[in-house]
Amino acid sequence: MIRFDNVSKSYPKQNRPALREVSLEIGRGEFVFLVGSSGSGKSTFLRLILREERASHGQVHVLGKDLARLSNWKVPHMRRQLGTVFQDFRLLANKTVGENVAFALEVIGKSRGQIRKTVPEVLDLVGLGGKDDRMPGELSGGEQQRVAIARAFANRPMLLIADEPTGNLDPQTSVGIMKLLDRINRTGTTVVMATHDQQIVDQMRKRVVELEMGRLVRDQSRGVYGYQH
Ligand SMILES: Nc1ncnc2c1ncn2[C@@H]1O[C@H](COP(=O)(O)OP(=O)(O)OP(=O)(O)O)[C@@H](O)[C@H]1O
Repeated sequence: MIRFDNVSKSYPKQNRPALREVSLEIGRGEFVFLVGSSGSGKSTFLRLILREERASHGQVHVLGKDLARLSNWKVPHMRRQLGTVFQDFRLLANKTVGENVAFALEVIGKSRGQIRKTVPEVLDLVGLGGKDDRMPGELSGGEQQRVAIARAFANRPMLLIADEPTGNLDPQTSVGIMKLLDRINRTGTTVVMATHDQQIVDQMRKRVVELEMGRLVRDQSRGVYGYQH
């Protein structure tokens, strides 16, 4: 699903690389927490998977493709097979909940019929059945994140990338979001999630990959958060 072979990433004008010689493999259906202190390289790792950035050295394979060899025009097609969720939800504020989910399906060319069927299904799945016509601004943070997850999952992606999805939520709401991501993972979707949330990582006991100053320093199955920040 994902393979990093000796991957380094340096940004221009930075005196140390954001990632250094990182190698790891993430298989189909895994749930992986990416942890590490601020600036350790977690977002860079995720941006390389999404091909928002390219590796400076080494190879990144996602869904069987060597991303360095993937031509630019094929990147949108690759990204359609991934779902993304962020700390700040990134919903379209002037569209309803239903329209937010529908929009994600429109841009990938789904038919109106498919969209009409899928939107209520995924909103039900995330526990927001019947809220199609609400505006994002009328919802709580946890509900907005559920909409973002519905949107990311609408296309049943093989891989879901989440960058601190509970970063703006209180602990109880975060637990609900994690249950949802766990459920999505159980449908077969691989989940890779960067987080600072010790409680969640310790509770869920999934694979934990830790970065420190750009290096992979720990890769533990059924792991714990394990470092002080
Ligand atoms: N676009 C960029 N240009 C230059 N330097 C960058 C860029 N993005 C990240 N960096 C640098 O790369 C290093 C790793 O940053 P990254 O955002 O990947 O860390 P992080 O672990 O996600 O941090 P956080 O937990 O705060 O989100 C940092 O030193 C950061 O300053």
